[in-house]
Amino acid sequence: MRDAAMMEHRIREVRITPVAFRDLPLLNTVGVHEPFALRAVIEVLTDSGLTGLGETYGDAGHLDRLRLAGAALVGVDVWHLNELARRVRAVVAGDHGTRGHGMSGMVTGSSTADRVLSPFEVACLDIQGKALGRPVSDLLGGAVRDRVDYSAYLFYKWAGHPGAEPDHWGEALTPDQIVAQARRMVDEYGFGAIKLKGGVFPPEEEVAAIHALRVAFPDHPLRVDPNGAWSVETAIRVGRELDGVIEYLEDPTTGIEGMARVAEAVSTPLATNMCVVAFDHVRPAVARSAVGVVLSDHHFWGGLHRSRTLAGICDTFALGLSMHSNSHLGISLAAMTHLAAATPNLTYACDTHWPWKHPEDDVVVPGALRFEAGAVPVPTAPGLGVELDRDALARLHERYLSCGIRERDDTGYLRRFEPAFDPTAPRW
Ligand SMILES: O=C([O-])[C@@H](O)[C@@H](O)[C@H](O)[C@@H](O)C(=O)[O-]
Ligand SMILES: [Mg+2]
Repeated sequence: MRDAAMMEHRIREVRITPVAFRDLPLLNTVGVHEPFALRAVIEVLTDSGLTGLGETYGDAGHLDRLRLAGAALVGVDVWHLNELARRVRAVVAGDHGTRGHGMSGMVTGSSTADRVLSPFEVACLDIQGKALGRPVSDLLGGAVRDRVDYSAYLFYKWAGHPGAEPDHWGEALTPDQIVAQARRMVDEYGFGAIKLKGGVFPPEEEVAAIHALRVAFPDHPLRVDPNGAWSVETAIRVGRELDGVIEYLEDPTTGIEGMARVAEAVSTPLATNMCVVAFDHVRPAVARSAVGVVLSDHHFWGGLHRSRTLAGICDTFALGLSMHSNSHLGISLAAMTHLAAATPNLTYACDTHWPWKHPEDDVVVPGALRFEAGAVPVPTAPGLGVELDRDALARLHERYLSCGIRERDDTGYLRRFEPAFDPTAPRW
């Protein structure tokens, strides 16, 4: 072990495998989820025989950038994360990356270089941990908690994808159906906080759903996130109605200036994963007191170390810290869990899309990650603590090849059934 820890571990090869996994018709303000979600699985192999894993978006534009960056990383010692970042930045310099960022028009301002860097940094940390025989959380300063709380992430949804049988979650279009969805998610996973993805129906209907959740779950902290679908005036009106009912109001409107005007008028903290998504955004947001909580996400903040830098900035400016999620697989859940465990000021339950994923669809060997009482116990095995299931990887790659989806397009998918659908914000 001592030898492995002392050695250089130079990158010999980078493998990037796009995969597709089953997804449900979850509604959001720009459309509806397609039958398959895309991810890319990153394997970094060293000349010393170690392999590290990373996971990121699988959209075509992003895959092109990952491939360019991956080729440029051969020869880098996995301990030299600064050199890793320098090479990624050199490769994507000048690429503004608006195509293929995997977030369907909602988190468009994040840094292209940080999105590309993230899975390689995670894979190098996985290798570092394996070389040292220590979990990734130890490389981030050590776990301050041995389990990481996640929140129930509710979505309005159709009964099933059009033309298919209803899925196992069924329809959720009314307050009662949303409460039933929450009940089932809380019963099955034990979540202690609840988030409703809004921006789908007129705000009055979504407020009614929040009030119904409040009655059904009097002690669960609640959040609602319309992804910027409301005008400043609507956001102020709705925000005032929800003052005292929710723990934070996520992206009620778009832009730092709009959020600042809402923040002045409501007492509930405003949270964001839309107007502060890169380091450049922090200063203006703080100057305008636009947000009270930042949702970090290592997939677009540049990996685990840079997410901890963000955590330090939030601490300095007395901003709350939570965690954002897109549809993801087990490698990402492991990375999110190590990061959250080693981030003392991440005090809110983290978002995760995990319950929406088909239980058989993953690329990691089952068993290393589980939900207990709404939390994931932090893996203690070396590195991320998850192992690649090669058969599953091959299966989900085959599905990527056959599914025909190459870019996430929630709007285009919804327009197939509602041609007049217009996602332009503000919708209300
Ligand atoms: O998956 C979705 O539909 C979400 O709306 C996602 O795309 C958002 O990025 C995210 O969950 C959020 O908190 O804004
Ligand atoms: Mg959000």
